[in-house]
Amino acid sequence: MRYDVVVVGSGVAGPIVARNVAKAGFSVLLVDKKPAIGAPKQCAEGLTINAFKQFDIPYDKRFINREIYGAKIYSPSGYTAELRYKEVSGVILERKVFDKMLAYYAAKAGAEVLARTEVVDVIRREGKIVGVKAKHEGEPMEIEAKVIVAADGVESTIARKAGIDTYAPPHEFDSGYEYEMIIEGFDPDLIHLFFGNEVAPRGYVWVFPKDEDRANVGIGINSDNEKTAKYYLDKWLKENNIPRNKILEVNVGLIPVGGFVKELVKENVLVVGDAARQVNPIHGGGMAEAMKASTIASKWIIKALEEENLELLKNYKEEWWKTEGPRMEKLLRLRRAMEKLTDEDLDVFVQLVSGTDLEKIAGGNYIEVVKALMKHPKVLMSRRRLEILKALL
Ligand SMILES: Cc1cc2nc3c(=O)[nH]c(=O)nc-3n(C[C@H](O)[C@H](O)[C@H](O)COP(=O)(O)OP(=O)(O)OC[C@H]3O[C@@H](n4cnc5c(N)ncnc54)[C@H](O)[C@@H]3O)c2cc1C
Repeated sequence: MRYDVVVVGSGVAGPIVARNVAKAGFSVLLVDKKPAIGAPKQCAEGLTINAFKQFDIPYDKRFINREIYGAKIYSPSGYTAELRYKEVSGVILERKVFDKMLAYYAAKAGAEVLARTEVVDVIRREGKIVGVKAKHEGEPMEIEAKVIVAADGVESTIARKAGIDTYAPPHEFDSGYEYEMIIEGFDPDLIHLFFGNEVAPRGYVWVFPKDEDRANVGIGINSDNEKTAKYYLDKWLKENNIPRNKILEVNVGLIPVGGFVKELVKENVLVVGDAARQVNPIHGGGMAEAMKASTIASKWIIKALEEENLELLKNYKEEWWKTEGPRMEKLLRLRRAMEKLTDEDLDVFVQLVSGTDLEKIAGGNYIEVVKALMKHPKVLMSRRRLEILKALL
């Protein structure tokens, strides 16, 4: 089998690359090891509304569970800050359908798609990578391609096999644990985020409504914590008198929140999405970031194939680091600052920030918010809080 491009992994990043490259007229094979693309999900399924237009994805009710109008955050002592829009600001997807439909769009654009196909290694010939070795329904197969895209998620092996340094220590990952369950008493038009060092060390508990009374209820904590994410999630449910007896799904997964792969391209191999740890370090959302990276990667793959010059692939790395890198590095700095906050600090900051401030913080435009906070007496009185904020300017 020979293609212009082979894409390993059909989550969010992979099908976007496959669709874009196929649309430009090149031959693409998109493979995924799952027997059913999209299942099981490892996600809270929250996606900003802007993604549909930005990445040319149909707003198809088949994969939209619920439209969301904002967010509410809760401090350890129960102070809240709310951001509520008049218009839909995001959606809670059904990822099992969404991922499959993304693969379908790629197939409709001309890509070939093979589920239950696990890539196990790269093929090298005379020192060059010329394709990948895979197992399709247990049978070995060799796929030759001019360009190889590693879109194989957080546990990515393909980029490493190609010689790209993707290593990060366990501390740089959050451990995620989630129930899709029946839950009542939360405004189903908002996502709900609970912070606190006893609630979710380094992370937060989320309630992402999929229905009036059904939600993804999950947690992310530092993966090197001595206790498990499940321990903290069950504790939170118990403390909030939420019965744990109507659980429809259990999902587990790692979230790479501690920094990004530097070398995004090596010769003819590109790494995108979670495999490159391109995740928003503040909230751990990776779908929109995966789509951004895939869009940039596909642009340079198409140019490289059109001009028959694989050197152009390097521009994916240049462009991502130029356009997305600075924002992501800023968010990473903010994350590291947030890790130093005590429960008392969290109480103070949640009382002081508005919903609009929250939006700026999540997007990386936090300088004005930080400057305003630094003038507040509750911050001025604490040298530590001031130091934490000052380091962000
Ligand atoms: C608990 C949890 C909650 C989350 N909540 C959100 C959220 O609400 N919003 C958000 O934006 N992000 C969220 N994320 C992050 C989000 O899920 C990821 O950032 C996103 O899925 C990344 O897309 P991707 O295509 O890079 O990787 P993935 O979606 O992980 O896709 C990788 C694909 O590669 C396949 N694969 C792996 N290895 C091979 C191989 N060797 N051969 C063939 N196929 C292979 C896998 O089967 C998989 O389908 C969450 C993550 C977790 C763990």
